Amino acid sequence: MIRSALSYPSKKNLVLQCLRRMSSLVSTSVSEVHPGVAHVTMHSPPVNSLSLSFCQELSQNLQVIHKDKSIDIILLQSDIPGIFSAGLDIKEFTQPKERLMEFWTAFQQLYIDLYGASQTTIACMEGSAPAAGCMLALSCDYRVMTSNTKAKIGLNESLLGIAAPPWLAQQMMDTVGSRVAELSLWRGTLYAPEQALAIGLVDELHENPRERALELAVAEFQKIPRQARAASKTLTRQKRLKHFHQERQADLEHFVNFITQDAVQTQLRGYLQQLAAKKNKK
Ligand SMILES: CC/C=C\C/C=C\C/C=C\CC/C=C/CC(=O)SCCNC(=O)CCNC(=O)[C@H](O)C(C)(C)COP(=O)(O)OP(=O)(O)OC[C@H]1O[C@@H](n2cnc3c(N)ncnc32)[C@H](O)[C@@H]1OP(=O)(O)O
Repeated sequence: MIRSALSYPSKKNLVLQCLRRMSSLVSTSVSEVHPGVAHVTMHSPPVNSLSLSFCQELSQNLQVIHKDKSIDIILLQSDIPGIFSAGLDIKEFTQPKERLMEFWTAFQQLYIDLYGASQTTIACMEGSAPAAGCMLALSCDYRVMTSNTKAKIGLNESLLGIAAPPWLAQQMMDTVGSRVAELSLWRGTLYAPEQALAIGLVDELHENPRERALELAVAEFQKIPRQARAASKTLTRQKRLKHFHQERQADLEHFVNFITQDAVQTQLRGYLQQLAAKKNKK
């Protein structure tokens, strides 16, 4: 089943590349909604959790867009009501070591492809974005979140018995400041939209984030010369990305060593049971 309404008028090469990918991949779609502005839409029910294949697919689509010089703004969104992304697929954490390594490598690559995108990126969050869902948003240049109070955003890893990787913790510190990040990391705080706005975790609330993001893209961001936007991103992100590349292998080893500990595995299984029990109660 292909979800995509793929339309790239006058961009035949990109269409072909995307279609080739889309024939075997089903969780994201790409469409140009305005000249120069592309939607990347996540659709991996029930909650857009980032499995190995989903991370790889999202990365591949971003890489295709990166090569298309006619696209200068990416709007990242979900078409699952109430959900932006539930973060990493927790079931991946219980897989054998080789798969864990492949999984984490794909997640690292997704961070590189989104945080390192030369295009201007806007996260349109119509629903919750815990943990790595929050990472997707933090990797964008601008975050518009729904004002619906049911939605939550933050790094809740500590509640699963794990911790965010250092580079994700760093993104949080860069965005909300060290002290607020420190408190929210060990408490695993998930913020309601008004709270997220108050600490600077998101930039705007809107009842229709997609509409607002497109308006921002066209009426504001595209007025700033593209090369100036890209160069400004380089100024603020290059150092972090360079460090990340240097530490990438160590980060992978650290993840595998951490996640395969018996105590961590027990905790994660318990967390999955809690999620299932919550669902059964509904
Ligand atoms: C010095 C440093 C030291 C150590 C660090 C070293 C290395 C780093 C080590 C580890 C880092 C690991 C990083 C992790 C980042 C992550 O992203 S962890 C994932 C965290 N995510 C969550 O906690 C979200 C959990 N989900 C929810 O809260 C809710 O599901 C949500 C609000 C998203 C939606 O709620 P609702 O609409 O009510 O849906 P349900 O809860 O009913 O869920 C529907 C089904 O989806 C399943 N599900 C939900 N989330 C996940 C998930 N993240 N992964 C897999 N599956 C998920 C849920 O179980 C239901 O499944 P079912 O239909 O019952 O089969």
